[in-house]
Amino acid sequence: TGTTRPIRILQFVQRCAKHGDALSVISAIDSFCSKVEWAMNVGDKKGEILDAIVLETRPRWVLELGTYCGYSTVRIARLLPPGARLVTIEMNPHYAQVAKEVIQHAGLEAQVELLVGSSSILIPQLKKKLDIEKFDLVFIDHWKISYLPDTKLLEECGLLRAGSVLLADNVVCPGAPDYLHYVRNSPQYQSQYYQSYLEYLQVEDGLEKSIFLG
Ligand SMILES: O=C(NC/C=C/[C@H]1O[C@@H](n2cnc(C(F)(F)F)c2)[C@H](O)[C@@H]1O)c1cc([N+](=O)[O-])cc(O)c1O
Ligand SMILES: [Mg+2]
Repeated sequence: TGTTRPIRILQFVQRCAKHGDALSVISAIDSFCSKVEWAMNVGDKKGEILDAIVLETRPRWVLELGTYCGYSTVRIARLLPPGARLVTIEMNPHYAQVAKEVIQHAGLEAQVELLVGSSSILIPQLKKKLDIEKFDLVFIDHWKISYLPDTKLLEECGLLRAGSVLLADNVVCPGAPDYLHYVRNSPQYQSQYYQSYLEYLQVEDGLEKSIFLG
């Protein structure tokens, strides 16, 4: 019974990244996952697109579906204005524990609310649990078959407003065809594809940015 990949990523961060320095945590994970062990982080190339969209959106409330080791959590949280909050949902308790320690190493625990559980249960509880009105930005990077049902759940729970931005990872590889068809054909969304590459590989992938029109 050895360690797990997330544990090995965390150990590398704790050994090589400077405590309180989010950029060093991000580059440590990218270095480990490009040279030692691949892992499903959004990565450095798609990460630059994610950064640009966070900065242009200037969100007060962000939701992330799929924390995993906390790589994109740190990428997003480091760019938030004071007072803004990132709620991230992870259903695997082991991954959530690793992510908690990665986020702490980056010194960003004050900006992040990490919830452990399933989206179908947690999303309907968000308004009362966290006194949230609406999300300004949603980063979707969990199970690809859950992208569409969870987007519909966010609509039904009144957690999106006119102008809310959905940003979905992996719309090419592994792909989320039903989600892509929905946001590209629904009159309620203005959708745009950002071509890039699958993390740490020379394979096409991309992000889809979809603005909810209300
Ligand atoms: O499968 C991929 N990602 C799945 C990601 C899954 C992650 O999202 C969590 N989750 C599941 N439900 C919830 C919620 F929030 F609903 F509770 C959270 C899972 O526990 C896991 O940590 C993937 C695969 C590849 N690839 O190249 O194979 C590349 C990528 O970038 C990927 O994201
Ligand atoms: Mg992904």
